[in-house]
Amino acid sequence: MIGIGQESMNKLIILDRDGVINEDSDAYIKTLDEWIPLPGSIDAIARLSRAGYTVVVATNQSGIARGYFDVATLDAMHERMGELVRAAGGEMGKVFYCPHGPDDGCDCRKPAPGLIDQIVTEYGDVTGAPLIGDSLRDLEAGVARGCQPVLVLTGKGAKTQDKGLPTALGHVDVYDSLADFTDHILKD
Ligand SMILES: O=P(O)(O)OC[C@@H](O)[C@H]1O[C@@H](OP(=O)(O)O)[C@@H](O)[C@@H](O)[C@@H]1O
Ligand SMILES: [Mg+2]
Ligand SMILES: [Zn+2]
Repeated sequence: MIGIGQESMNKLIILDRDGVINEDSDAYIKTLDEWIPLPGSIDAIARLSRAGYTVVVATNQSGIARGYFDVATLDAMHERMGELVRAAGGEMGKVFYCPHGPDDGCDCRKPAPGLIDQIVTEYGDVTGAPLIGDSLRDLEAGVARGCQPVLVLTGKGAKTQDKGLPTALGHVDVYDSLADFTDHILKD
């Protein structure tokens, strides 16, 4: 049982995007049509928000720096995500993204915690808030700021699990999917 919301008074949940909310691809998610929600993810976000959680996103989007797509396309994906969550009866918090490439030396590309710092500035304390990701770098960014790391096995998650998680992360709860995580959290 995760003590979600007990530590962070903000009842905040931080989601990685690709491989957690929507399908991921080694060729990047470059167009609106390639942005395909994973089964149950939109409904899970809507259920969490109806239960009083603020659900925000922290995502690396190096495809911008690499020239694979532009900010307008990325914004269209996030507009679509918000529309779908609203249609499912919920609300989506803000999407925080790193548009930089691996060699840009920014502070916001996960595993750097800069996106989490932006979330703190906008939403307040993130201590104990679950950070749900499919890659080690997602979990590392969250742990660096006191979040509760949660691995889902969608996207790159199964590969991440197979590689093994560093003990420095502490305890990491593992769920098959965001929908599975949500079932557990809202049932307990
Ligand atoms: O999982 P989030 O953070 O939401 O987004 C990941 C994407 O930005 C892309 O990140 C890339 O990593 P590099 O940025 O090339 O290291 C690759 O892993 C792609 O497969 C993936 O689609
Ligand atoms: Mg991901
Ligand atoms: Zn960045």
